Amino acid sequence: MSPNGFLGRIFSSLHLPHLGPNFMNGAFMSFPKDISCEHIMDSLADGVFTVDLDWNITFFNRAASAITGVLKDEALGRKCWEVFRSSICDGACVLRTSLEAGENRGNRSLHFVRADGTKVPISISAAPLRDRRGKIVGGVETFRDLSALRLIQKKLDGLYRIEDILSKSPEFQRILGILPQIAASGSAVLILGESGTGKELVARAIHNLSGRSTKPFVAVNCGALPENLLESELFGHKAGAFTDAKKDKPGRFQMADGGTLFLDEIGDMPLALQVKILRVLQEKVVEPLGSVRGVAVNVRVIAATNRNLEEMVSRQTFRSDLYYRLNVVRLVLPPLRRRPEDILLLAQHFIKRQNVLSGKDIQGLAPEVLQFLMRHAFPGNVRELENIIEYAFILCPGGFIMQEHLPEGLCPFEAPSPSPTFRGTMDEIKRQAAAAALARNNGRVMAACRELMVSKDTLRRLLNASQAA
Ligand SMILES: Nc1ncnc2c1ncn2[C@@H]1O[C@H](COP(=O)(O)OP(=O)(O)OP(=O)(O)O)[C@@H](O)[C@H]1O
Repeated sequence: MSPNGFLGRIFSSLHLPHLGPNFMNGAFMSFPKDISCEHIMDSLADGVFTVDLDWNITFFNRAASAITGVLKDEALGRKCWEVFRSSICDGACVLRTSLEAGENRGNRSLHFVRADGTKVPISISAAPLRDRRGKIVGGVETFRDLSALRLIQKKLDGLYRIEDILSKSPEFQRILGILPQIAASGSAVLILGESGTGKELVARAIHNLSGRSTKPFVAVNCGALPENLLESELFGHKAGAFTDAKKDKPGRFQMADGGTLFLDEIGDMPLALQVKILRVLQEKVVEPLGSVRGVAVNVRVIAATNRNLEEMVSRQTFRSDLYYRLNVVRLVLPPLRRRPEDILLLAQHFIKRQNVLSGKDIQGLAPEVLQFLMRHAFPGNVRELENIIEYAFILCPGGFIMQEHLPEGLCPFEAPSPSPTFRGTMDEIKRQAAAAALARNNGRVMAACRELMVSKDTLRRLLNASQAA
């Protein structure tokens, strides 16, 4: 295909600042003949597609396929709204307004629905596509996947919603399924689970699903402060209550008024403070240190711990009355080693986020790294996986994360028995089946290939199928 042909005209319509000024200023025109424009289009990180004047898709690059989940051959010839199902297809279509005005339109943020049903936030730009005589013959749209950027934004803002909690495990899915009812109930919630299993994430999701979502979510780590500081942190103090109390300071209960107070590591709460917490929960009044007057508070408490509270109650290191007060709704989050189907899903999610943060373009895990991670015990659960990926990004220059990019000292454990219930699109189910076969075979690639009756290349492709998307 000549650079001056159809694809060349797409290039000249595109807004591609990241390719540098020289790209469009002649460098493109002196393009080596043996490099196809299609190849360049396919190397772009942004999705690019074109339509004719009847809105039939006439070009669809590789990134467009990866972002939408629709193969090029399936997209070509279809109406653009059938492929995109975006929030503005019914009305304010950016491509349509661009064609009607005969001008470029840029950087609108919206979302579209992927083939597998997930909503993807994107920013789009559109331009008319003209023939050599300048007549409009169609339109070109470029779009960028903003999901990783949004993830970072959410992490910074702590604005986690239920759809940000990723899991394919039936056990975790069941918990996610009942979160809306739990949120609506307003009851106290006790979240149990090992460190790093997502207890705070779930607490935030409950808050954001509840009628309290416009009010504060305040988190306190009860294990991080000595008793006297924790007391003043929770209940506040009046000026002069103790030597360093120079002025009045509201406690976390007051700061969370109308919203949710998340008491993390509640099992580490000293006994003397447990009784005070119980009083606040019963009377809905806090008494700041040094004050003789109580302050009314309306707070929903969500508590979490990785300790065995029942055992603590029987040893009398945790008050039974507080335990029963908190244990109205009880959620137990499974450790990562009991949900191996989540390892790849979460790893891809963290890789996506790190790619944005680091500016790198890491495509995924090498199959042997996935095998290794499938056999790792993950005592630190999801947080540990997150840290492993962050570490690997320091050493991995690009391409796939290899064994040598992993931190030292990770120990494999006995293979978990993977969940027999696979869910998702056909591609995902195939990937889960491939990952499960690897786990069953203790990471031995050839044994997994024999079991699945596929070649080594096919296994590699199956494992990486959704990493490319
Ligand atoms: N299912 C999940 N999907 C996406 N991210 C997750 C998931 N579970 C945990 N994470 C991420 O893992 C990290 C640890 O999660 P979180 O802090 O909620 O765990 P925790 O159980 O409260 O840990 P701790 O007991 O140590 O306080 C966070 O960065 C969180 O965003």
